[in-house]
Formats: sequence, structure tokens, C-alpha cells
Amino acid sequence: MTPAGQLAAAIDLLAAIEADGRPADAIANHFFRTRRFIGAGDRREVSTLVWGVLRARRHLGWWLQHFGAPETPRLLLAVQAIFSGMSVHKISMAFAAGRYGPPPLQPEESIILEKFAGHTLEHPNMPEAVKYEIPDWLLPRLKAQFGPALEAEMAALNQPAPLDLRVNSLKTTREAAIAALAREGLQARPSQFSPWGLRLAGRQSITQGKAFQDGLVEIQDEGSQLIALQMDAKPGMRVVDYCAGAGGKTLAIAMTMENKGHIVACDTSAPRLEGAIKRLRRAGVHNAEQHLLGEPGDKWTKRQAGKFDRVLVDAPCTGTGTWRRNPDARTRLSETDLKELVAKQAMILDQAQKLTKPGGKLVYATCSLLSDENEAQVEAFLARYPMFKPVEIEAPEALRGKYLRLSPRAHGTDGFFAAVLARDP
Ligand SMILES: C[S@@+](CC[C@H](N)C(=O)[O-])C[C@H]1O[C@@H](n2cnc3c(N)ncnc32)[C@H](O)[C@@H]1O
Repeated sequence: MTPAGQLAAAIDLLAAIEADGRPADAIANHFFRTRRFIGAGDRREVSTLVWGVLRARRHLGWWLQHFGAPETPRLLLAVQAIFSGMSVHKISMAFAAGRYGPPPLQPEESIILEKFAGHTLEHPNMPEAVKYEIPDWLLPRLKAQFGPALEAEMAALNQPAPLDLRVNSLKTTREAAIAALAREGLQARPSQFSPWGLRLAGRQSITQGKAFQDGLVEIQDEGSQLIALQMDAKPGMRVVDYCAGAGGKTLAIAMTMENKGHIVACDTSAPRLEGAIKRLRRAGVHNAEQHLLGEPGDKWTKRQAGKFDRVLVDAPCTGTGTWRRNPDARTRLSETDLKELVAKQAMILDQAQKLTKPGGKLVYATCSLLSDENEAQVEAFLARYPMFKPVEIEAPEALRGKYLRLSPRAHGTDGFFAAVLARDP
């Protein structure tokens, strides 16, 4: 594909994302699946262009409004290109490259783009929420959360995330996994906090390689690995992962159990649980089963009351800690969503806590940065269930405390929260 062809595809993809309420990565997957002629390299280039816009979407919208221009996909991409250092002349050429490029710039579009000459992405008159690329309603909450560190936290949250792997100790060691990846030309180094973590250098594709296919490594953000570590799940225990999804944390927990004991992966979504089956098989896990929950007041949950040494509630949440990966999610999140999620998390905790044995542990986790879903949720739970007490976080020195709080700026991971709550014996 020529650069102009990539630009034309980027305009189409951005238009599809802007017109649709679903997550951008789902739309991009469909977009590329239905355009097989776009090869892997071109896909990467097109995605880079579109994700560049999504990361700066509020800034670009502010600028276009500033000049009284419409926020069209063509102008958004063109303005993003100017702020990335491309001249207006070069952009005009890309728009006029012929058959495979986008239609040429209209005179009114060229007039608008000329106005951007000499400007940079930031402007002193931008409202703070635009500067931080967050919804207006979230600003007071995040200010209260981060104080003077807010600007640096939001900047880190707007950078592309690295690719982290978890070494599967059921099949290999960290050193042997690094060597196996190196044989495929992939460079990985041990990550900072997780005992099983590897961080890959740059953008490398891993899923087609032998190390991944053989289950030596699994893709998992280091922060997510640290949540699994909080479970302190040992061989022979009975463990439940109550919101297991496609099993990201189930796999890591099962690994620490060394295939001894029993782990149940629950979820209310059948397709998500099905996604876990293949991954468990690839990882060589033999002691896991799935249970599809009926909502609410699931009978299985009642029957299994008090039977588990460890219970994980990795609750559905705003996902504010994962905005490095899903920058478009920022525009979709509303205050009503937050309220509904907080109520749902409390309801799930009420259900799942029943499963915990006397003397067992309940771990509550989110990938959110918001205290409504984290500290406030846990404090409200402890007030409802005084037989649970928070236990000090078991982690490397730098992470110890009453709760585990991770952020891209402070730890280089996605944003995560966890509380470990021990039930009285
Ligand atoms: C944060 S995701 C889980 C991610 C997963 N633990 C992982 O590490 O990959 C939250 C999950 O909660 C599930 N969920 C939503 N409502 C639920 C409920 N009432 N009970 C249990 N799980 C629920 C969702 O289907 C979703 O898979």
C-alpha cells in the first residue's frame, strides 16, 4: 500500500469508529477482517494513524472548534499529521495521490489546515480536561485522587502500553522462556515487579510463535500478574475466580497451584468463559473447571458457601486503568456508567463473599483508578461484613501497603487496585 492508500484506509476506519458506539479495537478487527488485501505491515501503519487521533481526540476537536471547522475524520487525521511535523503541502500531496488515495482536499479544507501552521498540539486556553484527554465530569475525581501528580499520571495513561508476558512455570523457567523467545528473534527482559513477568522490546508479534503456541508464555500485563500474586494460592487449595472472563488471572493462579487442588472459573458471560478453555489447555492446566453463573442469587454460589480458601472478585469496572490500550473508551464513559458499575460491584461482592471459608481470603480487584470503585467500595464492604479484615499487600517492598495501587506513571503497568480481605477463622 502507498502512504496515500494507508491514509485513505485510516479515514475509513476512523469514520467507522466515530460513527459506532462500540470499542475501537472491535471495529478495527472487523474492518481488517473484511479487507484481507491490507497486509500486516499496512494494518500496523493504518492503526498507528488512527490511534494517534484517538489519543489526542479532545485536543484535535478543541483545535477544529477553535477555527470553526467540523470534526471530520479527514480533518482530524490531517491536523494530527500537522502536529506530528508534516507540512500542509505534504499533506495536500497525500490527499491528491490518485487512485488509491483519499479524494483531494477541498479548498475549504486547505484553508483550515493553513491556519494550523506554526501551532503545536497544546494551547494555553485549553480546559484542563481537554489537556488531560479525559471527560469533564472525571476531572474533579481524578484531581482528588492524584493531586499534583495528575498531569504526569494522565500523560503516562495516554502513552501506548508495552507488551508484557507471563512465563508459565508449569512448563518452563523465566530464563528458558527468554532463550526460547530469542530463538524466534524476540527480545524480552524480566519485568520489574512480577516474579513471572517479561517485557518485550518494541512492537513484536508473539502469538504465531512456538513459545506462545506451546504455552510457555501468556500475554498478561504485569499489573494483572501482581493481582494474581495477591491470591497467595497454594497447591491443594480450593480457589474460585468469580469474574474470570477469558481466564487471564485464572491461568496465573492455576500456575501457582501447580495443578494440585481445584480452581473454578466463574462468569456470567458464556462466550468469555469459552475463551478460557483453549488458554487453559495450552498452558497445561488440569485442575480448573468453568461455571456459568446465573444472575443474581446463583444457586451454585449458595451451595458452595464457605468452601473456598481463596476467592477472587476481579470486578467489572470503568477500565480507567487500561486507557493506554483503549484511548477511545474515555469518550464513551459516563457518570451514569460509573454509578451503575459501583452498584454492580457491591452486588457481586455480596454474592462472592459467601464462598470464602472461615480463615480464607477474598481478593477484590479492579483495573480502575477511581476511588469510588476501589477504596470506597472496599470500605463500604468492610462496614457490611465486619468478619473480613484487610491484610497487608504481599508484594515487592515498593508496592506494600494496605491496598495495592498500580499506575502507568508510578509502576509502568496498567492502572490496577487490589484489596486482600481475610475472613475471621
Ligand atoms: C474485569 S473483567 C474480568 C477479567 C478477567 N478476570 C481476566 O483477568 O482476564 C470482569 C468480568 O466480570 C464479568 N461479570 C459481569 N457481571 C458479573 C456477575 N454478576 N458475576 C460474575 N461475573 C460478572 C464480566 O463478564 C467480565 O468477564
